[in-house]
Amino acid sequence: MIEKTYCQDIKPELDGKRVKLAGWVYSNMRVGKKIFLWIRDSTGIIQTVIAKNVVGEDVFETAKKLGRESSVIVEGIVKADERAPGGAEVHVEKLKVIQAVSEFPIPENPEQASPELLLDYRHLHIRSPKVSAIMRVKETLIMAAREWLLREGWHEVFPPILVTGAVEGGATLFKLKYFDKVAYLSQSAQLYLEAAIFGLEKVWSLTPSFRAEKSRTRRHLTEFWHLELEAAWMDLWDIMKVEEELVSYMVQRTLELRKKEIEMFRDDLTTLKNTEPPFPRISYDEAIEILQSKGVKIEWGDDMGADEERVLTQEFDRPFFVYGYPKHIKAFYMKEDPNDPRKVLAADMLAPEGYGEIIGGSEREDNYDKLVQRIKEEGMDPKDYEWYLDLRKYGSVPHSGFGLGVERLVAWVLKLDHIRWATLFPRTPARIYP
Ligand SMILES: NC(=O)C[C@H]([NH3+])C(=O)NS(=O)(=O)OC[C@H]1O[C@@H](n2cnc3c(N)ncnc32)[C@H](O)[C@@H]1O
Ligand SMILES: [Mg+2]
Repeated sequence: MIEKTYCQDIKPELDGKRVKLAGWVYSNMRVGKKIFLWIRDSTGIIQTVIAKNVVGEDVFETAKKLGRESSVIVEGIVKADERAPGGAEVHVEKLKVIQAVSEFPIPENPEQASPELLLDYRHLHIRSPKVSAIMRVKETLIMAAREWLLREGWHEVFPPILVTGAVEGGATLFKLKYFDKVAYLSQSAQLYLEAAIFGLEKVWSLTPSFRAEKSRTRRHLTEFWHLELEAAWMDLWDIMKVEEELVSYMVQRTLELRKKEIEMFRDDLTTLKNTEPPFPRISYDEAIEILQSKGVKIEWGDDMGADEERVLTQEFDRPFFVYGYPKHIKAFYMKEDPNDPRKVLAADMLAPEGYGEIIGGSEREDNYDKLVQRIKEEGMDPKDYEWYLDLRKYGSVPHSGFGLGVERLVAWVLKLDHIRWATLFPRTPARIYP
């Protein structure tokens, strides 16, 4: 690799030092016999000054024509100058053009481009400082999760993505030909994590999950990153505590390490700073009452979609739980509430500011017969879940778990207007290219 200095390290203290920069042209402005060439690398942007009387006619003419995103290597002397970004600039003595670009397809201000154009050129747009900032926040949230999980004694496992059954309903399965059999892309690693708890007790995985969601909403992808935990001996209230401690750690740690990037997207950090346990907890019944009191047309037993959740989140200035959903709107594996057979021991975590559900979790049905009955009630064949049912035959234990949608969390933390901006190459019903 070439010996280079990164943009972030060009400081006034290096005044007079010879440095080499390697990066891409961010902007190119000529004033008389000088060119102000801003160069971008992965750490930031620095101003370089190319003077005709220093580099000569030919290099100056070449430099004049360099369009945005031309790849270059420059060598020169650092000059402290408070007018330059970062208080220093580089006066160029040598310019090597790796590849000159005349016309970069994305406008200098991407906000002027349509979302469709930015998505068509996603492979070029992801190099922009703003998209790079989103990816740094995302990686930091996951790094923080790993820190917490390691500290708290959770074991990472690596479940399959090629599976044979639905977890969250057959309507959103991606089916594929698996030699002479049928297989699906995993909707959730949950059932495999449930198998893993009999050895490791507290397990987690980070996998892509796939949903053939036809709904084109601001919070659905057809492929998303799914952080899932499962624990033996925990009930719903235990796992909700795990959720709020994990999410709080992730958010606070990311605020600590990526405040600059977060402030590129949101001015008000209040809800993030408020993200500390314990989170408020309301029942589904209370949620319905709140919505009805705000004029939302909803009855007990109805599911809450993005619109209803958006209204509900107006009541809170931090993430909060809704627990005790009606059984018929929830998944087959959820344990019935012993105090109310109409309900299940499930809880969603909703993010404030209109973002809604970021986590779905529940206590699992650990009784063999009841689980068989629930599978049948949902119109599925217990034979397809024989291995999963075995877990209720050989030392079954109370257990709970949840799944956090990583892009949903990123979208809330950065107040993105659509979940697609939270992933490197978004997959939606309308888009699978590039
Ligand atoms: N281990 C578990 O208990 C997880 C459980 N089997 C599960 O998949 N629950 S979930 O369907 O609510 O999805 C969990 C979360 O996964 C996210 N999710 C769920 N579906 C999507 C789509 N389509 N796009 C983006 N994000 C999605 C969202 O944050 C949900 O709260
Ligand atoms: Mg859910």
